Amino acid sequence: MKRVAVMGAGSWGTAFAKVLADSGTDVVLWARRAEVADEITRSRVNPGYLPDTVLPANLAATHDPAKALAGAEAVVLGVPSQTLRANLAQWRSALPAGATLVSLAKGVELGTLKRMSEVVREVAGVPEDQVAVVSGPNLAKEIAAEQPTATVIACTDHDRAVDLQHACSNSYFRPYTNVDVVGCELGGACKNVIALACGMAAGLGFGDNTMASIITRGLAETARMGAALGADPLTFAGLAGLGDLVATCASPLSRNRSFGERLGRGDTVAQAQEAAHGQVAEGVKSCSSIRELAARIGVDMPITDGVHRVCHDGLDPRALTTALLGRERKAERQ
Ligand SMILES: NC(=O)c1ccc[n+]([C@@H]2O[C@H](COP(=O)([O-])OP(=O)(O)OC[C@H]3O[C@@H](n4cnc5c(N)ncnc54)[C@H](O)[C@@H]3O)[C@@H](O)[C@H]2O)c1
Ligand SMILES: O=P(O)(O)OC[C@H](O)CO
Repeated sequence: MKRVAVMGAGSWGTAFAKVLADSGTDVVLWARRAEVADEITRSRVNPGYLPDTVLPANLAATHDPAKALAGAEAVVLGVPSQTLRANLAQWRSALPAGATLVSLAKGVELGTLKRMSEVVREVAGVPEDQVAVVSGPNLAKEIAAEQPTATVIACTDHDRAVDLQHACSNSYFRPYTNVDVVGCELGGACKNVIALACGMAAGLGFGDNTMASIITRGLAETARMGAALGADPLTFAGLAGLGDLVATCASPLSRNRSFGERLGRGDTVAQAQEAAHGQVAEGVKSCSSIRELAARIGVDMPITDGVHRVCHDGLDPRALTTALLGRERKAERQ
């Protein structure tokens, strides 16, 4: 792969564009705001998202989607999950035929309850095997600082995943391939919700036992949903499952965990949103779509349900703790 377009110059879009460029792949990064593209072109820095990172010379920036997409062998979608459909619809006519469409977004669409790869297929009108997802323990700031990191590239077409793997492998970034798109996407979407719960627990002053309990039971409910939707159970023990869950639940860099921590300390959702300065904590919306999906397929997801009640029904995080611990007693693997 010689040329890739990255659509979205936020934290992860910019960091992933750098990963590609550092792997020897020429990249054109599309920024929604013209001034961001101009600033990257002028100073090689994206100051609003990654102020300490100098971007490589084989990474160009533009505000013009057609310029970014022309001749791209892969199109990487680095926009929030709830805007992906609208963004992609605007770019559809300029997508190069046959290009691999790659989702970086971690979420489940509100209303349709679709995974991101399903949204991409539907909007772009491409077959399943033309869509890939990247998911793993991938905090953008750490990767931009070239800290060693692994990830998963999932695609039902193994050869396509391998092509993309080659395009983004370098001395600090190691992607593995996987054909289980469903499992990788669910791992990425659900961990944001579980990280909100861990953040709430931290904000309430709870320690490592509580964190480990939430992480492990969070993984259990994620895997239950995966089993019902045909995912490979082993995916949840991998980078896109446990790996991402641990990184997100433990890191102060995670927007989801930080958001939850504010709620645990007593902030309202509006106050926590204001403190996020426009950056996405995807779990705040995805907790509702994942909860609805769980209800539709008859899967019990008590932590997700509780996070939804805190974020959208005004439940006090302290009352969530009482509700979770007061549930009917059961076997661990029930
Ligand atoms: N930041 C990370 O560390 C990280 C890592 C892995 C995955 N992700 C996932 O990648 C996706 C993007 O996250 P991010 O961190 O880059 O987000 P971000 O908020 O930093 O950037 C989002 C980008 O999308 C653009 N955009 C285009 N249309 C938009 C619209 N209508 N509304 C809002 N923004 C719009 C914004 O201008 C911005 O450049 C999310 O699904 C996130 O879960 C993020
Ligand atoms: O900052 P968050 O909470 O969106 O998490 C970022 C990444 O998804 C971690 O893999």
